Amino acid sequence: MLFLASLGLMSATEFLLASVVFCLIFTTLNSSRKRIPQGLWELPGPVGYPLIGSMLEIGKNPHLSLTQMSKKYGDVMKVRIGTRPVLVLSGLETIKQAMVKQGGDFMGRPDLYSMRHVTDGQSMSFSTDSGEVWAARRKLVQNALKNFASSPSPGSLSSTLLEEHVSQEAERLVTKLQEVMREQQRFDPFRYLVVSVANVVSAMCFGKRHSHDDQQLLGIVNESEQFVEVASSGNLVDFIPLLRLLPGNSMKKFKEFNQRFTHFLQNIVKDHYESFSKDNIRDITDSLIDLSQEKDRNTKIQLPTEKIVNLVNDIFGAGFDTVTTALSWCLTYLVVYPEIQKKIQGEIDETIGSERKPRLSDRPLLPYTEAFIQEVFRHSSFLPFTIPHCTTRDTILNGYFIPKDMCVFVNQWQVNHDKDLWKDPSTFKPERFLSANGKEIDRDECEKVLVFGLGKRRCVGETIARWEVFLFLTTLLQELQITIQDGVKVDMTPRYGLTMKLKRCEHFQVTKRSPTRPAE
Ligand code: HEM
Repeated sequence: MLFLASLGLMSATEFLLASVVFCLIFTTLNSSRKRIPQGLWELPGPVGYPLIGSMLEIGKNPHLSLTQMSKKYGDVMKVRIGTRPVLVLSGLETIKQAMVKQGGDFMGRPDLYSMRHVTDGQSMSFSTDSGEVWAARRKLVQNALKNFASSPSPGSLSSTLLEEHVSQEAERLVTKLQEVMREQQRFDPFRYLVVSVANVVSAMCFGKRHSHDDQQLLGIVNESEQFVEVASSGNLVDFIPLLRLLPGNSMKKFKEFNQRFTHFLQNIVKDHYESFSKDNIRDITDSLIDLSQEKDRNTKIQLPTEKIVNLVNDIFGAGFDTVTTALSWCLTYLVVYPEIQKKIQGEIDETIGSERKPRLSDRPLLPYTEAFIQEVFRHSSFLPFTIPHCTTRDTILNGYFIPKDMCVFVNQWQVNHDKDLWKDPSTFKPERFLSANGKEIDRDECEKVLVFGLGKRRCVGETIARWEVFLFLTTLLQELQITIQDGVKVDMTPRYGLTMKLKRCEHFQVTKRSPTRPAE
């Protein structure tokens, strides 16, 4: 301001007035700060600028800048974004302490502008509710996933319903990619993976699948970037209200995406209501409708109908984008490291051969493949932060006082690249997850990877997600060689978001492979 005044861009009166406003804002902010109880420390962190806080230092890649800042300020740090203080947690032990041992204190979700638009503010995963209603809804989601994914698949060779759905979709994907190769000689993997993965979750939720050319489904699932960019930790629109007024911001697309997504699912739910029969529960939507109609449900808490039925939005939404992103990263690492692809294929050929399809029960027999998937999760850290949390009461962490309702970012990327936990964290090396003899998975090392969150809000779809990634990957690699067109360099720089994606690349290719002979 002094600079503007000295340039003559601001009169002395305007300068004085602006200074008074700044002082007033600072005094108000200071006086509204909670007193720190004796014996506890105040949270450390950068001071930041008035009104914008540390927005400039945080920049476009908060997972990287906040990791850097945590080296200076520690695992429990406070940064201001706009005028709002945010607690940033790093370090595996600190995060375990907060999310698991003090889980109740850190299980809330903050009231963020963007989150109010997800499922009209009714989302189980994103809304501010973390009390009895949230707990009852989370239980319903867990039961629904158990019944329609993990339960045995009657009349089929598959062990579970999920195995059956994924095996079928993966086979169709193999056929589709070969067809696309014949017609176009190259393809963008995200475009096809997203439909296959959405079909798996659609089979569980709605008992139906869609073709790879279904424009309505494509219009939704192919544009999930519009969701994950805005629903990320540190989106400035959530912290600086003025930015919501700027034309052309991604918030408009986000709102439209949410409306289209809700509308798409509402139509399917409406069809389900019309054909619903209590004696024939076809899928998750039917089972949720059934639960919502049970008057004498033997539960502690009665949930309104819409709070039960719209849980299908949480399941479908969480179920397609995350797994598609995971698989896209897997395919990209496979073309960047062809020798790793060869090793996985060797393991598949030796253990499964080519006469039968991969099954879930093969997982323990394919340790290198498992180690590869785990390394993709760690190295890409494509979910760099969990969904934002907030404190549910005043609490203490590592000797620091943390007030109630404080927004909390959990930096998973930092844990997965922490030099204290990993040797050469920036090197992509699946072997780090194998035992010394290379024949088993090292469970302790796997436990250190943070990608599904921890504690009370830990991902409810983790088992399903791990199954899906394993089965899709092994089915594709059993049958196909995946490469990138000659001369094309893959850009591995992710685009920051709730899930981080790679730039779309239309230069992937596949060829049908003949299995290698097992080593004598
Ligand atoms: C590789 C795939 C996946 C990853 C990396 C992943 C990761 C995560 C993470 C980090 C969270 C937030 C945890 C927190 O806030 O502390 C979460 C929440 C959630 N996930 Fe997943 N997820 C995946 C797949 C799935 C699938 C397949 C489903 C369901 C079919 C699912 C359902 C959910 C739900 C409902 C929540 C919200 C839980 C709550 O707020 O209580 N996820 N997931």
